Order: sequence, then C-alpha cells, then structure tokens
Amino acid sequence: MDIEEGGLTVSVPEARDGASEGTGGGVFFNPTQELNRDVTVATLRAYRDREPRAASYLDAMAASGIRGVRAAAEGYRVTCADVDADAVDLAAANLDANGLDGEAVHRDVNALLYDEGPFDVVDLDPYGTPIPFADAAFANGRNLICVTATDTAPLCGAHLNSGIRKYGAVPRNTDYHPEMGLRTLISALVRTAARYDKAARPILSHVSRHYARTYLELESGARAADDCLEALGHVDHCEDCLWREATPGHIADPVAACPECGSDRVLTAGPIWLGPVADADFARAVRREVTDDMGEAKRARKLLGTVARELDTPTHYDQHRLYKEWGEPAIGMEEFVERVRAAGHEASRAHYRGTAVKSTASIPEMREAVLGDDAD
Ligand SMILES: C[S@@+](CC[C@H](N)C(=O)[O-])C[C@H]1O[C@@H](n2cnc3c(N)ncnc32)[C@H](O)[C@@H]1O
Repeated sequence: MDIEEGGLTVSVPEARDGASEGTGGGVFFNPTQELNRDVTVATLRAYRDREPRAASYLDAMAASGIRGVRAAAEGYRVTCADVDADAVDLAAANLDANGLDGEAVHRDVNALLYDEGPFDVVDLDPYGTPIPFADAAFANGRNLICVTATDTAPLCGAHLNSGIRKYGAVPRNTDYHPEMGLRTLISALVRTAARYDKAARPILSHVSRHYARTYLELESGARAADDCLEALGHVDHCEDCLWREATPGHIADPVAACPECGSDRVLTAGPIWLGPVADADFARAVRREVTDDMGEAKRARKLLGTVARELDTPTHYDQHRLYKEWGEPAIGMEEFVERVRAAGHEASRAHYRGTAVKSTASIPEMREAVLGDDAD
C-alpha cells in the first residue's frame, strides 16, 4: 500500500509493530515510528547548520527505505542497506518513485561500513538492540550517529542479565526507567566510540513509546574520547525512600546504607552516562525545522520543546510516586514545578511522561516546597 509521510509517497507493506517486531515474513514497516522519523528529518535539517560538510547518510537498516527516502529528499547522498533482498528492492523502488538519487544495497551493514565507509551520518534502526552494529558504525562514521534501541526492558534493568550482557553495564529497575535506559544506552555507545579514539556526545535524545533514540556527534582524538568518558559514572538509589545520588568516575564505591533513611536496600547502577542527553540550543534548532507536512509535527514540537527545557540531572522523579510516598493527593504538574522553583530550586518537567519531573532539590526539599506547612 502507498502511504504519505513528510510530503512523500512511499510504498510499504502492512504494518508490523510492538511484540511482532522482527518476526513474521515480509518487509518491516511500523507507522507508529513516524514521530521518530519526523524528528530524524528535522535533525538532519538542523545538523546542516552545525556541520555543513555532512553529506552522506547511511540508512543502515532500511526496510522499506522510508528513512533513506526522506533523507534523500533533504539533499543527503543516501545509501539504503538491508540484508533482506525484498527490502532492498522496495527501498530502491521508493527512491525511484520519488525521483530521488540514492542507492539501495543488499549488504550486511557491518561489512558495508568497513568496505564502503566512512559515511558522514549513520542511522541505526534495528530490531531490539543496536549494539551488534555499534562498533562498525563508530569506527566508520564521521559526524553523526543516530541510534534507535527498542529493547527497553534490558536497558532499564527490568531484564537485568540481558542488560548486563548487551550493554556492559549494570542498569537498575527504578521509577525513572526511561532515563535509566537512555543513559545505559548512551554509556555503551560512548564506550564503543572511545575504542576508536572518538568522543561521541549526545546532542539530542528522547525516549518515546517503546524505544530510546539518541543522536551522537563524533569528535576524533584520544583526548576528546578521554574527556567524554569523564561523563560516565554511577547512580546509587534507595528502593525505600527513593533517595538517589550520581557519582562520576569509573569505579563505584559501595554504599552500605541509604544516607537519608538508613535502608540497606540501595541499588547501584552503572556505568551510565551522567552528562547532558541533549544540547538545548540544538534541540531548539531541531524544533524550528519541524514543518507542517510532517504527520507528527504537533507531537514533535511538544517533545522537542520539553527536551530543550529539561534539566540535565541524570534521574527524574515520578510526581505521582512522590505523592504516594507522602500520602497526599497530587497537584498539577505545572504548579508542582512552580512551587519547587519558588522555593529556590531548579526544576523542570521531563519529556519521558506527563508525570516526570526533574529537580536539583532532594525529595525532602521538594516535599517541603510543595506541601509547605503540611509537610510535617
Ligand atoms: C526495524 S527494521 C528498520 C525499519 C526502518 N528503518 C524504518 O524506519 O521503517 C530493521 C531492518 O534491519 C534489517 N537488518 C537486520 N540485520 C541487518 C544487518 N546486519 N544489516 C543490514 N540490515 C539488517 C532487517 O532486515 C529489517 O529490514
């Protein structure tokens, strides 16, 4: 069937989504990833101003080629790759039908990257984890590596052993699992890039629906890679009172008891990325590049606006969880954020979900700020 996306007409198979990902026959297509693709196109537009030399774009797991087609329409020199011959034919036909230059190749992307790289922009959009493709991408990418990961359960620590195996880190199942997952993913990607003496810094990231997406800008050089690794560290988290503390460094000192409530139920996660997951100015620039021909323009603008305003603390709180702990009915999110700010702390909403909030205040400080005299 033909669908319209971003002002282009693309032929795609029937939709496959969620649990059926990676299974079944036929070329893959997921219409609910339109937000991801709209943000990608806006990012490719904004990235031009940041790095005008970025010209080649590898749609590394092309399927129908819809990403590659949209990137080609933006003027990028596109290669669509897939191991599925039917996907390659469809991607080639879609480029052709839209009168766009670009090639579609029947190759394993790891081999392609080493044989034909470097590519200026590499876009990894696999089923599940991107890790099997990360070495080739960082070794043979020049400017920007775009990565989707849909294996959120391993990433956030819900499937702990799988997360440890895939990501070489210990993620922990907390009430800020979108952030835990994103920072576990970025940690693994940054450490992969460092193997090739490259710094990989996230300039935009979001966690939407069942996936994490991050855009990492590369800088070559051992010193740059060393500096980047400085932003890795650990988070200690109390399962009882929700206290948490981030500590930079490669080695975590064990925390025997929570300094807030004395509980011995303290989890340590790491190494995770403790630096910013987005560059606020770049997120604003990407937002300006969202256009009305995008089917998810409204959601993309909202998402990017929140990302641009979000504090870059490495954990977020769930406002409803806090109120549950406090035994009080929750107030509106805007009012909550305002009250915490009025008490002299930094606070923002977080894009992960409607009840996600970030603050430099501790939980007792937030409680005091929002409940005031009722806090005792
Ligand atoms: C999730 S789909 C890609 C979706 C597509 N990017 C989109 O936006 O609609 C993953 C694709 O990766 C392809 N793939 C899996 N392993 C690959 C490999 N080693 N090299 C290239 N493509 C691969 C699969 O055949 C499948 O078409």
